[in-house]
Amino acid sequence: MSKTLVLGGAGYIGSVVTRFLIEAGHDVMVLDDLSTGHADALPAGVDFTHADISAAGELFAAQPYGAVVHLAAKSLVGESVVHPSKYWHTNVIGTRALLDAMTEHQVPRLVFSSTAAVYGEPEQIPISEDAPTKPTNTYGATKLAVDMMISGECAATDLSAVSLRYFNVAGAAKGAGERHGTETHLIPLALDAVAGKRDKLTVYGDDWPTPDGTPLRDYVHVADLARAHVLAIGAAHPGEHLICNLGNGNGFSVKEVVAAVEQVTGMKMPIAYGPRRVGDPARLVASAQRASERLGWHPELDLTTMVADAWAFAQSRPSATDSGDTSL
Ligand SMILES: NC(=O)c1ccc[n+]([C@@H]2O[C@H](COP(=O)([O-])OP(=O)(O)OC[C@H]3O[C@@H](n4cnc5c(N)ncnc54)[C@H](O)[C@@H]3O)[C@@H](O)[C@H]2O)c1
Ligand SMILES: O=c1ccn([C@@H]2O[C@H](COP(=O)(O)OP(=O)(O)O[C@H]3O[C@H](CO)[C@@H](O)[C@H](O)[C@H]3O)[C@@H](O)[C@H]2O)c(=O)[nH]1
Repeated sequence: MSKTLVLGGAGYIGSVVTRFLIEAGHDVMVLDDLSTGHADALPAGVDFTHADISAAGELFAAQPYGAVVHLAAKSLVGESVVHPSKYWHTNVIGTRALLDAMTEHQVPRLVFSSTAAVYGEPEQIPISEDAPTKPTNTYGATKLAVDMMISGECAATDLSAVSLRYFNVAGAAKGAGERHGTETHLIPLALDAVAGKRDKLTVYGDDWPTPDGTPLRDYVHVADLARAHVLAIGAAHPGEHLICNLGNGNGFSVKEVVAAVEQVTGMKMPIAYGPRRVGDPARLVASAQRASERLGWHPELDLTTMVADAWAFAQSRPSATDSGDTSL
């Protein structure tokens, strides 16, 4: 049986995806440099290589691989604006080396973690995969560049590739959850604030052109997302690059997320209102129609479940986040 390589499998989403792949019967090898991931997030007993993505070719030379699930990336929007070189090197040059190694060793299938950040400020809601791609930061630009590289590779070879454009991923599943060293995401920061592990949650602006003045995002449960990866392996024809948005199709404002956190925890959130965060769009809501048609994927878990699962995971740890900079 050929193996499935999960790049970035020690990270938040990768550690959940790895568990779902193993349960679906895949023989998984995880490769991760642990730059933002955690060795103890890996499921017990999984094969693990501690290395940079550029080392994937050595694994392909050693035994046959049927698929690669590529989640390894630098993914902090603010940091990408301050340190663009790190993002182009890891996300684009690293993935170029991976694609070359896959072609050399004839690895036939790829699933890639793309992002809603490739769309920038959308002209229309919900956002379909055919919407204009105008990223507003280096992170989104590097992910779009990789999507374009993958399209070229599929056209030139028989590679079957699926790019999954995640919207806002949240929640925890199968004992794995969000533990970013530098945490910028709303739900874990809100959970730490409500639990008194941070003094407050700063809401980045309440003067947005939205119903309650705070930005709308499409939150998707990490378990629903992980299921999509299992479905995506083999969903594209040889030579096809299939691109699918993954979201619930519903927008929730920051204030609505705060209300959900207060409802789930039964505690009052200490809040301060700050200025808008640079590069934040007002609304990001997915059309996931293509994922439904091509992957047979339908998200099942709602915002309350995401918050409740993230809360249960956070309570199992000393802190949902560290005390690092949240504005990156
Ligand atoms: N979290 C979200 O809401 C979200 C939304 C859209 C897209 N994404 C994408 O999903 C993927 C996973 O995100 P996450 O939130 O789990 O992040 P994460 O930082 O927790 O996971 C990324 C993993 O990749 C590893 N890694 C990074 N650079 C590497 C390298 N050069 N070689 C080997 N391993 C490397 C890290 O150690 C980490 O384990 C990323 O590609 C990200 O861009 C995330
Ligand atoms: O302390 C905080 C943190 C966030 N927010 C707001 O909460 C919303 C969600 O922010 P966050 O959780 O940081 O996610 P996004 O900035 O929407 O970005 C995530 O979702 C995108 C897709 O929608 C992905 O491309 C990115 O990789 C991923 O980080 C935004 O309106 C932020 O302004 C606050 O008000 N205060």
